[in-house]
Parts: sequence; structure tokens; C-alpha cells
Amino acid sequence: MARPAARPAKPSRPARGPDPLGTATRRAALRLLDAVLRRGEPLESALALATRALPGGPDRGLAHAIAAETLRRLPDLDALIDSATRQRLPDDAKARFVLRVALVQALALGTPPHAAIATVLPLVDGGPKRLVHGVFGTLMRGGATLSEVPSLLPAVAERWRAYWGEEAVAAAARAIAAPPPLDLTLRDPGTTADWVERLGGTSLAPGHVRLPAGAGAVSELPGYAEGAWWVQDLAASIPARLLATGAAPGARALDLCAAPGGKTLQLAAAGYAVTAVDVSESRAARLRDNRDRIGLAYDIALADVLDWSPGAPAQAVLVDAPCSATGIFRRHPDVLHRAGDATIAEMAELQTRILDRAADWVAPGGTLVYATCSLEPAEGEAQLTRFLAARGDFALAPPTQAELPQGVAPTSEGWVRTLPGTVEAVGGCDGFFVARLTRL
Ligand SMILES: C[S@@+](CC[C@H](N)C(=O)[O-])C[C@H]1O[C@@H](n2cnc3c(N)ncnc32)[C@H](O)[C@@H]1O
Repeated sequence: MARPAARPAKPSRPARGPDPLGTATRRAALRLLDAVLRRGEPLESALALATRALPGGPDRGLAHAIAAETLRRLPDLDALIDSATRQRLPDDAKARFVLRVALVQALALGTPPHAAIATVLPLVDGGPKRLVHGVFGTLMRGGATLSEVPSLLPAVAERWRAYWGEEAVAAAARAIAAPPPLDLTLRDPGTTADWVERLGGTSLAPGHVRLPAGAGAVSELPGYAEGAWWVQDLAASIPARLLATGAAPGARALDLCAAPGGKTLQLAAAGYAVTAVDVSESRAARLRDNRDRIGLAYDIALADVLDWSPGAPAQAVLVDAPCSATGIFRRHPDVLHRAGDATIAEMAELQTRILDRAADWVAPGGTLVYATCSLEPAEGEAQLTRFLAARGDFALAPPTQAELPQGVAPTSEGWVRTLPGTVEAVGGCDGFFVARLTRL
């Protein structure tokens, strides 16, 4: 029998030497972009693995900043790249990724152009180095700039234009450009004026303090160590505000989908005996950490709401449902790249299952609040319309103006919808849908 011919040895890839100074950070930024854009992972979840080779916090922070700013500016960066290449680079070409990272540094992050390109060129080793160098050089010599207000991704702009109109799309683009303020929720709303003064902030509601962007490290701010407040966007504070009204001390509240626990803390501070349920172990750990730091009491159940059930119905039930999270795009620009029609439909289906199950745990005369940090009506308005049509034993309990922050009003339907233009003149807020219902 003839022996099979020996296979020619594969040329082995030369081992990669150590990265030149600064390149390891850009390599990590590239890995983050790859995780978000090619694999659909959340930027924050990809961070630990992508940056594990970096020596410390500042390098990790820079890798994160490069990736986040690239995601904010992606349509404009790509338009520049396309304007300088004869043949369009495929969306997933390494050269395009590397050019995005070089350009965002030079045009948005203040890195000198020679450093921006020198630190990324080793990333295309064995690839089209000359092309990358050439495109970058052409754009720099031609005085390329990025517009002050970034362009929204076309698919997102089209979706939101259809739902919310042109002005909301323009406000969303402006919101991407401006770093959002820091919102704090106070453990004791009665101390609002004191904390506004101590922290040098402003307030749009009892128990709320707003500090300008860049207020410094959160853990260094007065009141952090003593647990006087926690970080929570103004819009995110609305769902629990609607349950705090008329809370009977010691009444039972279920906070389903609770971690990291901003709303759990509000409910506990309002006097409820809260059970906080979440399926994620790592996120539930933050429920514990926050409880320890703030010094409020609540029970934590690590469980899937679709399997779990409470021993008895509760006076208050909060469903802050998992969602596409497109309403938090200012702090998490990756959501806009990851949440397409399929994700939105998948999340809406999960929300339906959670909401329908949770509704049965509301005691007669009790209150149910349903909320999502999404700008997609399928996860808000349509979800509630469906629920109300199916459940004659629930009725909307519209919020009063006094229950809502300044600048936020209930809609004519009787729920709350915050949009990119909401309170824009004083720093804006996340996009949320919130509805309160009473069980008859
Ligand atoms: C929007 S976040 C909650 C934010 C939280 N309410 C707060 O204010 O800090 C949604 C949460 O739902 C949790 N989750 C998703 N599916 C779940 C399920 N089937 N059962 C329980 N929790 C779930 C996720 O782990 C996530 O922490």
C-alpha cells in the first residue's frame, strides 16, 4: 500500500514580540470593538478579558475610552475612511477597525496624529499596513475633522424617527456628543437641600442631586462612604418613585429583575419590606454590596423570575424588565450597535412572560409598576397596551405631576415616556418607559 505523501510543513507564524509602547492599549481597544461589533457582546462585559494584559487602571481606562468613543462616532469615522479609499473596505476588515481606532484618537481624543498612527500600525502586521498608513495620511493632510454632533447609526435614526420624530433623533445625536451629568438618589429625600449644597449640585426632584459631568471619582465624593446616596439616572429613579407614594411602612414589595439595586434601595428607603430577585449571580453580588454600603435592609433571592414564586402576594410589585437598553445609549454607546429588530423582539417576548407572571403576585388593591430603559415602543407602550387588553383586573394609575421630576410629565395615555430631548437643557436623562397599574 502506498504511503500517503507527507504533508508539506505549514509555515509557522512568527511569534509576536512585545508590543511597542502604547500599542497594547490599542490592541485591547480593538478587541473591545471586535467583541461588540462582531460578536454582539456588551462593552462592559468584554472589558475584563480584552484588557487583562494591560498593567493598570489608566491603560484599561484608555482602551475603554477609545472603544466607547469609536462606537459613538462610528458612522462618521466610516464615512471619512470611505472618502479616502478607492475600493470600499469591508465592514469587518481589520484595516477598517484599525483606521477607526487611529482616527478617533487623532480627531476626538486629542492624541497627536503621529502617535495615533504609530501605536496602531503594529496591529496590522502582515496586513495592509501601507493602505492604513496611506488612508490615515490622506485624511490628516486633507484636514479631516469630525462634526461636533455625531451622526446616529442610520438604522437607529430611521427607527426612532418613525416613533418619536425628527427632533428626538436630533436630540439623541446631541446627547451622544455631551457627556451626561452624574445623578444621585438620596437615602433620605428630606435632606435634598443639604446635599445639593454640600455637593454643589442641582435638584430636579426630592431625593435627587445632579452634578455636572466630570465631577470626579464617585467614591471620593462627600456622602459616598457614609452611604447617603447612590448613583442612579434621573429617569431610572421614576419607577420606584411611583411606588413610594403612599407606601405603608413594612408593606411587602417584590423587586423583580432587581440588580444592581438602585430601585431596591429606593423601595427599602420608602419603608417597604423588599424581596429583590435577580437571576445573575455577578449582578446579585452588587445588590449585596449596595445593601452593605447604604445600610438598608432587604432580602435577596438569586433566582429566575420565570421559575421562582413568592410565598404570598405583595402590595407592591416592580418589574424593571430586562430589555434592549437602547435608552441608556449615552453611557453605553454599544447598545445601539447590538440591539436590532431581532433583539428587540426577543426581549419583548421575555418581558411579556415576566410581566404576565409577576401580575399574579400583586395583591388585590396593590400596585404594579412596569418599566424598561428602552426607546423601543415594543418594549414599553405596545407591551402595556397588550397587557391591559388581556388583564381586565388591572387599571392604569397615572402619576401626578408632583410624583415626577421637574420637566417630566405623564403622557395623555397615563404613563411616562422619557426621550432623548427630555430635560435636555439641564443635562438630559435616559430613555425610559414607566407605567403604574392598580390591581382591582
Ligand atoms: C434593567 S436590569 C435591572 C436594573 C435594576 N432594577 C436597578 O434598578 O438597578 C434587568 C435585570 O434583570 C435581570 N434578569 C434578566 N432576566 C431575568 C429573569 N428571568 N429572572 C430574574 N432576573 C432577570 C438581569 O440580570 C438584570 O440585572
